[in-house]
Amino acid sequence: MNYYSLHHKSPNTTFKNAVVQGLAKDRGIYFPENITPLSKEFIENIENYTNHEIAYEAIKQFVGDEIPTSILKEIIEKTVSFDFPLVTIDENIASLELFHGPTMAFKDVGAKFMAQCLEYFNQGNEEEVTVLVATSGDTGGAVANGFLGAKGVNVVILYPSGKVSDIQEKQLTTLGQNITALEVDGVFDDCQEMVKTAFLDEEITKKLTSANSINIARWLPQMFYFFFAYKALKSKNKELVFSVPSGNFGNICAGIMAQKLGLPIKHFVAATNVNDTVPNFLVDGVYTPKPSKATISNAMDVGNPSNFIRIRELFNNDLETLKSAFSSYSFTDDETRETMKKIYDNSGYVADPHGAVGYLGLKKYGLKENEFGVFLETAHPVKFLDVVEETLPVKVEIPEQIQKVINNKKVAIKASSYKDLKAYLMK
Ligand SMILES: N[C@@H](CCOP(=O)(O)O)C(=O)O
Repeated sequence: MNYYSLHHKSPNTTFKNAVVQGLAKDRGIYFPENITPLSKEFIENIENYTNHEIAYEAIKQFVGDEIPTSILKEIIEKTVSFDFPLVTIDENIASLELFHGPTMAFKDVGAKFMAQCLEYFNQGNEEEVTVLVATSGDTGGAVANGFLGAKGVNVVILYPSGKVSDIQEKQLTTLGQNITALEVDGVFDDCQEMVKTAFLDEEITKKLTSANSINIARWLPQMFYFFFAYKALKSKNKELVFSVPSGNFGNICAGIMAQKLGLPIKHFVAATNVNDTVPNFLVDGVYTPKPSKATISNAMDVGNPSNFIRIRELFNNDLETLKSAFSSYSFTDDETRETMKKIYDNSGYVADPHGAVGYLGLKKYGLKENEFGVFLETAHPVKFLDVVEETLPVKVEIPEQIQKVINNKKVAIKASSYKDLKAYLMK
């Protein structure tokens, strides 16, 4: 499979090159040349397949013959190694919990998949690869964990100082080995911009790639969740509406890819916090990125979502077509807290702030009688311990995955501008 840059000024390239480069030379993100729907028979009989088989069917055309089948299957087995349960919230809504992996956020799947692809492509190569990643909270920990000890790979994580939760910070600053954290005086968009600038800087001779969802190997495996949820809910015979808490819009974009592959999904809701660039775009058709604002759902504090350009491409850059299958609404922190309380009072379910925004998205959309709504629980409530315990009358137990890092010592290098990142990379 070949990929083209969405800035259309770089040559098309292979899966391997797109993974190894992360971003095209023209600063565009990569997009597959073709998307071939899976067979109707496969979709209609999906309940007869294991999650590993489903993931393989979903991803194989995007990898092509660049990774042998047996190795791709092994990569999938190591990636899809935990559960993705659906928890009923009320008669027509369920929470799809994506947080049962090693860092308790949905990013674990893409991070592990990409780390293994990169290790495969890097075999026998003397030159080390530096993976740059910007995080507003969850990507950093997942990438640190997924790439820890990967041969020939060094990871540099940029995160906005004071704008990630304490547990998220521990996850990305305490592992050591081939993982380095840079604590940036700025917001997530500054971190993302610094990463993109480094790619174009010809003075940096290190081989760079990205482990944000701009990288196709981080982005595409996120399709799997939608297939797994469909398999679990198929017997309900209802039309599915997914509400995805959205920051960099990679997850919802992967859901739309799953729909393009033939998964019968009725509608997508991109639920955001007050970082409302996309909801505003749907109203007036003008895309105006803004500096991100800090909220209690910090992993979504993104003012210029990298993947929205892919979503527009999936709808042929036509606003009306996009609006027929996709809505986007924004919610304040007060609304988020109120909703956490409401969900808890009505069902006893402890939603994290991101999940609560997802739930609000379904409510605002207004499910019709024959529809069933799924909101994605993108991270475990423990990752937002203070907010959850301040808002709900609960004491959150600290799971084993978090116990492992919680008392470790933070090690981070301060960075106030691109100059500091460059100096670090040129060392
Ligand atoms: N929500 C993210 C921001 C980066 O998103 P990504 O999916 O492109 O890595 C985070 O938690 O860091």
